[in-house]
Amino acid sequence: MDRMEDFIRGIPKTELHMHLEGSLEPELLMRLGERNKCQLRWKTAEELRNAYEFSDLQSFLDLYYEGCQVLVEEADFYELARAYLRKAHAENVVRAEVFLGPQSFTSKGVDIASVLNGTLKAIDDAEQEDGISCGLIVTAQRHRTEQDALDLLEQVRPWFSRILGIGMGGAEKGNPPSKFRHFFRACRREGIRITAHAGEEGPASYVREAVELLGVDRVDHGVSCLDDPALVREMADIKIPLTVCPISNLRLKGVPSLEAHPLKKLMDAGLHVTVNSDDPSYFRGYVSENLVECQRALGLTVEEIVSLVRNGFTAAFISPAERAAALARVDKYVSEFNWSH
Ligand SMILES: Nc1ncnc2[nH]cnc12
Ligand SMILES: [Zn+2]
Repeated sequence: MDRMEDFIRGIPKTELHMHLEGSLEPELLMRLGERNKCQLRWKTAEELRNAYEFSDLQSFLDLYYEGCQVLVEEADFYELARAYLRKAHAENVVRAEVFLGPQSFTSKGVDIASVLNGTLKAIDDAEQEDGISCGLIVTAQRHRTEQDALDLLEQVRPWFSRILGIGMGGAEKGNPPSKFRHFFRACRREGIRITAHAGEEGPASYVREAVELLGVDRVDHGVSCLDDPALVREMADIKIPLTVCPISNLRLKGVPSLEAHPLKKLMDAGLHVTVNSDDPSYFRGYVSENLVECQRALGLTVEEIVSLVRNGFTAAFISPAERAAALARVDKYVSEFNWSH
């Protein structure tokens, strides 16, 4: 490991765009599949890992939803979230805001209480045992109807006090943010923070809808906004954060190489950019790998890395006191890091 990699792995950081289902490592998937007597297409974890080759978002989502079938009992959701938070703690993520989409499970008869209680218990235990701070963002699936999303909102109502926000993921093309305007208005009325995936495979107009029509607090991905310079200026002015996931974009063929990734263009346009992992197991990269590989491919400076990391804390849904403490921790780390070893 070179010193830059040490620096990136060690810096206190956030993860603001990570689907818990996408952190399901093949070994755990196979073990849960056996425990729940699921009929799986793969015999070994290695065989499954070899299937992680994608041509676009949909080809990934097909496999990702197939993997979700092994998550059935409360204990399964607990294990999934606890395993992720152990990994995150080991790479010095001190604040994680993680997505989970209950409709993948409830549509197959899994009880919403099992999904949420298992996940929330893991979040509590991780905070107690490792000191990692974590919040849960419940996501609606955009290939389903707006009424399905509204039903989800009612289902999770008993957990409102434990839910950090509501988001939206899934197949983007043909499912614009405007399809869910009543849903997001309902979330807002409840005082819930909102995010939406937009501009991953979809056009800049979807990012505009997420920002102007839904009024999201953060845009997940958002990279296609670069096709609309007026929108970029507006987003820079209002300092709306983007949770960019470079290795995800590479694996889903949004970019031909990390060298061609628009991360620096987004930063240079004055946007509030953060770097995240999306589905770290399927894309073979947690947040540190995303930062390390972007640093190498794009020649990011130490100052640029620190700026991305600081942006994560500024964009996080945390109190001003927590933010100030986290940023002070980052600054201390940066000033004390020994580059010569
Ligand atoms: N990259 C992604 N885009 C949209 N929905 C997702 N759900 C999990 N990963 C996703
Ligand atoms: Zn995502």
